Amino acid sequence: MPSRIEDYALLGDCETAALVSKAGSIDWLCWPRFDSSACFAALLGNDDHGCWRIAPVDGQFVQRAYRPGTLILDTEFSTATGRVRITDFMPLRDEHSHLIRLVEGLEGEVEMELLLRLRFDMGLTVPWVRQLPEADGIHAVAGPDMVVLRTPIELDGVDLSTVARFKVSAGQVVPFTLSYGPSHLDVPPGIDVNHALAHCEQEWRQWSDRCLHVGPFAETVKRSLITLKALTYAPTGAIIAAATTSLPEALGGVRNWDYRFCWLRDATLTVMTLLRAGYVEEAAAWRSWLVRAVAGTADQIQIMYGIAGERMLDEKEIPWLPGYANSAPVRIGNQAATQLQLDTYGELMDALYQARRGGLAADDDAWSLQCNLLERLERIWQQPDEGIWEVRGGAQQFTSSKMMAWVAVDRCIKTAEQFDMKGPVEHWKQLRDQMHADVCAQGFNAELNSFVQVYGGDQLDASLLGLALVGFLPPDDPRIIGTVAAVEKYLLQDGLVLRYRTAESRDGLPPGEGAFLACSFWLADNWVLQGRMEEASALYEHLLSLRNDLGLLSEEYDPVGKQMLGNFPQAFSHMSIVFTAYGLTGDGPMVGERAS
Ligand SMILES: OC[C@H]1O[C@H](O[C@H]2O[C@H](CO)[C@@H](O)[C@H](O)[C@H]2O)[C@H](O)[C@@H](O)[C@@H]1O
Repeated sequence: MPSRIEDYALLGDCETAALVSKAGSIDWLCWPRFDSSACFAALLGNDDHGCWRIAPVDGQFVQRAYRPGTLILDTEFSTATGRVRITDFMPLRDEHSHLIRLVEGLEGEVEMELLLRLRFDMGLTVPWVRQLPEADGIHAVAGPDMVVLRTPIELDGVDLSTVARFKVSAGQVVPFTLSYGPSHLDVPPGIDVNHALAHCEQEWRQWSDRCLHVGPFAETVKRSLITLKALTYAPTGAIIAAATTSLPEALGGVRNWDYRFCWLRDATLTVMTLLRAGYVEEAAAWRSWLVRAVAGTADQIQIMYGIAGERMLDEKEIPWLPGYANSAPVRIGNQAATQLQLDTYGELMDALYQARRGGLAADDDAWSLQCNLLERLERIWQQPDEGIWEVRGGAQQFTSSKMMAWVAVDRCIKTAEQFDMKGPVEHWKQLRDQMHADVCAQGFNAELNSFVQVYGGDQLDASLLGLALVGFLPPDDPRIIGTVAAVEKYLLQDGLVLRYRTAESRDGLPPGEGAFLACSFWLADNWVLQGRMEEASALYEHLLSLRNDLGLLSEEYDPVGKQMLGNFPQAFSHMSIVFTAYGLTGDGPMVGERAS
């Protein structure tokens, strides 16, 4: 049985990620890439689907923390006979990928046990395990994958698993290095763990120290930025939506999706967040990734890609995994890749515009891409689409999709005018006016005094909180005041904002899910724009209180069961933490900038 979602910590090397629980168990690791098959998939089943546990025989979790400014985790346990610390980290990748665990005696003597159950292919395949030639560990192979465990401790093979028992005394450190390599190549060489630790610490600190000042929220923001950086695939610059697949949006439900891909929406918002915090290099890498990923005809643009720009992300179910808390099916791949989501154009153009404003050197390829995309958008913007929430019940005329189409045109006009780029600006201005008038005429419900989810509809949708944030209408426009009030009335539940009422909207799935956390941050952002600072601060503090002990947030939260839901950690939630902090500190609020 896996732990609660909030009991996991994130480890990573900017190419893949692992989740380790408070019980010392690594229950999730896809190797060698974020989107590879997991070799530890206990998160979506049980120990038999793969895990690596190191913990005291009769011990208790005491505390854990990341070393400041890093992704290096220290977890402390105590027993009747002493105390021990496990330091878990993944060195930023060189030629090979390593996951290192250092067991250090702090007090007395502690008896420890190790269980290593490698199951390649998402918990399915039992590898062939042999001793390393120098008898300093084991070597596991199945199909294309090879994993090597090196340690001075004696290992035994029992019931298709590797086990060990050992004692650590105060001052003693016992190292374990798990390394990945393709099975057709030589065994990855061992590494100097002390050097790897020092180097890893230094690299993370140097990166996180560059973060621009955010006053009282400096540590909060830094932790979210580190999380966003850890969700970045360094070789290509892509940014994944979350480190996991199929953590459920309702326990026992079917809303279980694979987030280990690069959504243009999530990634562009993450890039804007990183830019706001001063990380221009990451924005440049993402822009290059983007231009490569969408290269070709504008008609074939997708709303998401694989981390190297792959387009075929076919969704399939994994029947041998029972799912987190029996939430089946477990899915890999994501059919949303084939959907039409018009908002993506707006997010993309906004990010490219903000990148220029943030000092990123002009890129001709990016501008010609933007012009081509705008031509396509002009042809299709009146079509129904699947919208920001990627509904599976058929395309509809979503108001927020049209609003973001307006953003796309608006940002291209601004780019042309402010950066002297060539384009049919006068024509674009007419198109922008046409879109604005269309949204105001068809997306506003006078009876509710609010914009509504779909044209002519009567349901609320949290994506409408974007209207003021993107500058579609000023925050003090009566229609915006009315919409924010309606969201408060119809979508606020137990202090958190729902994205929409699943029972009353047509999303093609059985009703019921947690509160999608980014939406509550958007409400706080609107309150900031309306000058309701006390309410905004209170909501922000409440949202921060939902993070786990390490500052991590998943996609959704169940305020009744008081637990995290959905994929973890999620970029959307973490970028929202950063955005709102900048707004609240009044330190050049990003939302204000976006509204300019
Ligand atoms: O709930 C239905 C949809 O859920 C996922 O989409 C959500 O996550 C995306 C990535 O963070 C985000 O971009 C989107 O706005 C969210 O609604 C899932 O990926 C979809 O396949 C699914 O239909």
